Amino acid sequence: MTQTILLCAGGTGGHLFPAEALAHELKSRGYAVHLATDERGGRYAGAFPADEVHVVPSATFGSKNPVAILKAGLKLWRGYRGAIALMKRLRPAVVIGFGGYPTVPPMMAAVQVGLPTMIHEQNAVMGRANKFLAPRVRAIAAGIPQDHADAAIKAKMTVTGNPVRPPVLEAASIPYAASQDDEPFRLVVFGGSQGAQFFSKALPAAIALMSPALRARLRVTQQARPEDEADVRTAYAAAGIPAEVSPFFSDMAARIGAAHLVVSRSGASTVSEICVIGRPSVLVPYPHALDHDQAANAARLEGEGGTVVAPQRELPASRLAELIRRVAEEPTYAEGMAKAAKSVGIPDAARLLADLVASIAGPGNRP
Ligand SMILES: CC(=O)N[C@H]1[C@@H](OP(=O)(O)OP(=O)(O)OC[C@H]2O[C@@H](n3ccc(=O)[nH]c3=O)[C@H](O)[C@@H]2O)O[C@H](CO)[C@@H](O)[C@@H]1O
Repeated sequence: MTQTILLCAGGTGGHLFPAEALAHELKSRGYAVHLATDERGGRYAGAFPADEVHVVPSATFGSKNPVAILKAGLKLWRGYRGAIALMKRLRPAVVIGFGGYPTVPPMMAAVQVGLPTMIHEQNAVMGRANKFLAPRVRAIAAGIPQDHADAAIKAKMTVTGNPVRPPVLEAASIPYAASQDDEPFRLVVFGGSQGAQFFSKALPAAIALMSPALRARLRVTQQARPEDEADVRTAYAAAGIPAEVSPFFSDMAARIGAAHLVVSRSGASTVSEICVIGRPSVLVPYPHALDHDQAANAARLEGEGGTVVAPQRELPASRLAELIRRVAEEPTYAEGMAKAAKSVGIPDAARLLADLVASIAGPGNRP
């Protein structure tokens, strides 16, 4: 009988996309793959190769209002009860959580029913949901070494890297070639899966400070939040710079592959993709993240000389303009960054994670 693996991931692309990459690998090994996600997760699950998608209600205690807390508690309880029934019906060989509060009800249900469980943490600093689940699950996989984790947590941890989706591996096969002299310079700007408001003003302001010669070379892809999209498009049109602007690009891996420079946030998947593909970058960590210190995600890449990490509060337009100019006008510098990034990438993370899943599923239960 075909074994079923249940992947639990919700919320943002940062949790869903590594699960999607693992799903492709598991499917190719003959497993049935199901996805448990929340209502929001559906937004990013369009290309998810799941045999079935199960929506499990979840909530966080974000408000101090007693009515809101009661509502959140009831929703969590409903999600948990539904997930218990789902686990009993599906009897998955392994249940894997990818972090974020939507994974708590299904993962707790899997623990309660006594199923083999594991979590994957994408970030250098573990998020709250995974911290809560870590002592309860059988195994922990890490996208980035967790230097600050407790010894008990480290004892059951394997560093697999962050699985990247097939289009990322395709883009990784294209070698980096720096833009020379007066050739076009392709700049890709994005802010994680949800977009970052900061870049909507920062990029046009930086570009206004550049020399006419450099501006004439620029070809821009920029993700902008829906409320900023029109302004960003207008700014580029006024500057006479060819730019594609959208709230979300579904072909982002190919765009990173074609980029001479990436300017982005340093969410875990973003950093992993930049490394696997091997492109120069300027990373601006999200300053208000509750769970993740995004700067920590980029620390190893920065240490190898593969990126410049620029905290948002220390990034006036003049500095951003200079960081972009250097990559555009110094091809040897750009090529060194691309090479250093590639040296940090883990292209076979999906395979390593699937090996771990298979070892937990047990020898008697192979598909
Ligand atoms: C604000 C916040 O809490 N962010 C967290 C969230 O980030 P977030 O959801 O932004 O996730 P990541 O930066 O890890 O990944 C973004 C993903 O979206 C893709 N992409 C982006 C733009 C676009 O137009 N098209 C597209 O496909 C990228 O290629 C990448 O695969 O989860 C990450 C992984 O746990 C964490 O590291 C981040 O700290």
